[in-house]
Amino acid sequence: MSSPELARRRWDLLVVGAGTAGLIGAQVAASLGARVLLVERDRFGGDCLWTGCVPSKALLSAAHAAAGARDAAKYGVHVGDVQVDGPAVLAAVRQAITTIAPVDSPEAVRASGAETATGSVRFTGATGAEVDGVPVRFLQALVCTGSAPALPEVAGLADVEPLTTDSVWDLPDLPDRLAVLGGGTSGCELAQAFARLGVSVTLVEAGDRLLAGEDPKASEAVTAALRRDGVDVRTGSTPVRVTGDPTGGRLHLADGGTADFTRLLVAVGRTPRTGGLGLAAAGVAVDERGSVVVDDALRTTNPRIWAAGDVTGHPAYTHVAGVHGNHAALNAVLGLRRRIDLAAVPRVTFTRPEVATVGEPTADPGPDRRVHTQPLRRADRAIAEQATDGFTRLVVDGRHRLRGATVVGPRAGEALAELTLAVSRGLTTSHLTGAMHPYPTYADPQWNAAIADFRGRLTGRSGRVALTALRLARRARLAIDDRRTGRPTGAGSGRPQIAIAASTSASAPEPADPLELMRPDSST
Ligand SMILES: Cc1cc2nc3c(=O)[nH]c(=O)nc-3n(C[C@H](O)[C@H](O)[C@H](O)COP(=O)(O)OP(=O)(O)OC[C@H]3O[C@@H](n4cnc5c(N)ncnc54)[C@H](O)[C@@H]3O)c2cc1C
Ligand SMILES: NC(=O)c1ccc[n+]([C@@H]2O[C@H](COP(=O)([O-])OP(=O)(O)OC[C@H]3O[C@@H](n4cnc5c(N)ncnc54)[C@H](O)[C@@H]3O)[C@@H](O)[C@H]2O)c1
Repeated sequence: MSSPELARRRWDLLVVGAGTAGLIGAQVAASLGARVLLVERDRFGGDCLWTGCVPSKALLSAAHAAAGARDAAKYGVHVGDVQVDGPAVLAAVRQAITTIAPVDSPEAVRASGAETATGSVRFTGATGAEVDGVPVRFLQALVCTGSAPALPEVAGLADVEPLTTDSVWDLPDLPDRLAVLGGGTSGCELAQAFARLGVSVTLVEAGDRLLAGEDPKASEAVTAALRRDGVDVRTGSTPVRVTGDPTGGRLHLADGGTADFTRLLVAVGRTPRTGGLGLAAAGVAVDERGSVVVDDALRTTNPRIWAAGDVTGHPAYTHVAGVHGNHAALNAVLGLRRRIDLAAVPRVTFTRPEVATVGEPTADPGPDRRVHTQPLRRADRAIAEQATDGFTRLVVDGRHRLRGATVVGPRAGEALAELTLAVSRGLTTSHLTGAMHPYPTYADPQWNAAIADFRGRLTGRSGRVALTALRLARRARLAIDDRRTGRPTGAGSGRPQIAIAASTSASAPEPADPLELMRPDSST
C-alpha cells in the first residue's frame, strides 16, 4: 500500500506484527467488517513459520527418521549404515517453510479483507503511529510484536558469533560439534535433533534439571533419552567465559568444566520485542521484563490499544498467540470481553519421548488432590512397538475433576487433546471412563488412569454402600421373579434383600449400570 494511502485513511484497527497473533487478529477483525491495516517489518508468518515451530519440527522429523533407522534392528530390520546428508536435511527444513508460507502471506491476508504494509511501526501518541516515518491514524491498535531470543551476559560470547533460534536455520550444513546453552524446550528439542543427525552435542543447563517447568519424572526421561542419543548433558552448569572465534571455541563453566564446539547455540529464553515501539508515547505500560501489561481481555493500559501473543509475557506458544489474536480482535471490534484463561494451556516438547502437559503440575500436588500414574510399560501398544519409555500422570481433585496431566511417550501431544478438553471444561474421571477409547492406542494409559480413579470411588464408603444396595435390590428382584414363575429360589433371599425389594416400586425401571448410577452428573 502506498504511503499517501496509509496516511489518508483512519484505520479501525492497526495491527503491528504479522506473526500468528497479528495474522489471526487482522483476519478476524477484517472478517467482522473492520478497516484493518496489518504492518510487518520483516517476514509475514513470524517466528512460528520461519524460526520456531515449523523448522524445529521439520528438523526433528529428519532426526527421528535417522534414529529410527539406526534402531530398526531391534525389530529385525537391518538397514546398514545410516548416512545423514546435512545440506539435504536443512534444505528439507526450508522446503517445509516454503510450503506453508503462502498461508501466512500478505496475499492471503488481503484476501481476508485486511490491508497490509511492510515497515517498522512506532507509536507517536494514543491514536497515532508511524510506519517507517509515514504517519498512520487509528481508532484502535493491536500490538503483536512477539519475542526475540535472549542472550546471556557471558564474557567473550559475542566473539564466537553464537547461533540463536533465529539464525540456526541459515546454516549451510550441520556443524561438527555443537554446544547448546539452555535446557528448556528449545535447547532439548534442538540438542536431540542435532545429536540424532550425527552432530556431537553438549547441552549446558544452569538449573539442576532439564525442562524445569515439567514433572521431574519427565525431565528424567528426557535427560536419559538425550544421553542415549549421545548428548553430553551438563546440568547445574553455568558458563562464565567463552573463548574462540566464529569457527570454534570453548565454553568455560563455573564448576571448572569446559565444552569445546565448532558452533555455539544459545537458547536461554526469550525477551519481548517492545524496544523502539514508542509504547510510552501511546500510554502502554510494560512490566519489569518488558512485556506489555494486559488485563484478562488483552486490553493494555491504553484502553484503545490491545496486545496479543508472546509480547504479553503469557506462555509463548503459537496456540496461545492464535487464541489471543482471535479474542483481542473480537474484543476490539465488537466491544466484547472475551477473557483469556491460562489455567488450561497445553504444551508439548517434541523430543523422543515427547512430553505433553496441561493444567496443574503433576508433581507435589496439593493435599486435596489425588495422582494416578500409568507407566507405558503396561500399555499394549507401547509394548508391541517397543516404545515403553514414558508414563501418563493425572491429577484429580476431591470431586474427581481432572485438574492436570503429564503425558510422556509417543504421540503424547495428540493424547493430550482429550485431557486438555477435560481440564478446561471441568470434566470428571467418570466422563473419561464412560467414553470408549480405541485399543490399542497411546490413549490407553490415560483411560486406565481415569478408571483407577473411578474404581477408587467405588471402593470408598459411599461407593460401597451404593453398590451393596444395588446388588441386594437386584438379588431381591430375582428372588421375587423366581417366586412368581415358580422357579426354586437360588440364594436364600433373606430379610434385608426382601426389605429393599419391597421398597422398590414394581414398575421401577431395571437399575442401570451401577457405574452409570454413580456418576455425579447422571441426574443431569
Ligand atoms: C525454536 C522454537 C520452536 C518453537 N516451537 C513451538 C511449537 O512447536 N509449538 C508452539 O506452540 N510454539 C512454538 N514456539 C513458540 C512460537 O513460535 C511463538 O510462541 C509464536 O510464534 C509467537 O507468535 P507471535 O505472533 O506472538 O510473535 P511472532 O511470531 O514473533 O511475530 C511477531 C512479528 O512482529 C514483527 N514486528 C516486531 N516489531 C515490529 C514493529 N515495530 N513493526 C512491525 N513489525 C514488527 C516481527 O518481525 C514478527 O514477524 C517455538 C519457538 C521457538 C523459538
Ligand atoms: N515445542 C514447543 O512448543 C516450543 C519449542 C521451543 C520453544 N517454545 C517456546 O519458546 C519459549 C522459549 O524457549 P527456550 O527454551 O528458549 O526458553 P526456556 O525459558 O524454556 O528455557 C531456557 C533455559 O535456559 C536456562 N538458562 C538460562 N540462562 C542460562 C545460562 N546462562 N546458561 C545455561 N542455561 C541457562 C534456564 O535455566 C532454562 O532452563 C518456551 O518457553 C516456549 O514457550 C516452545
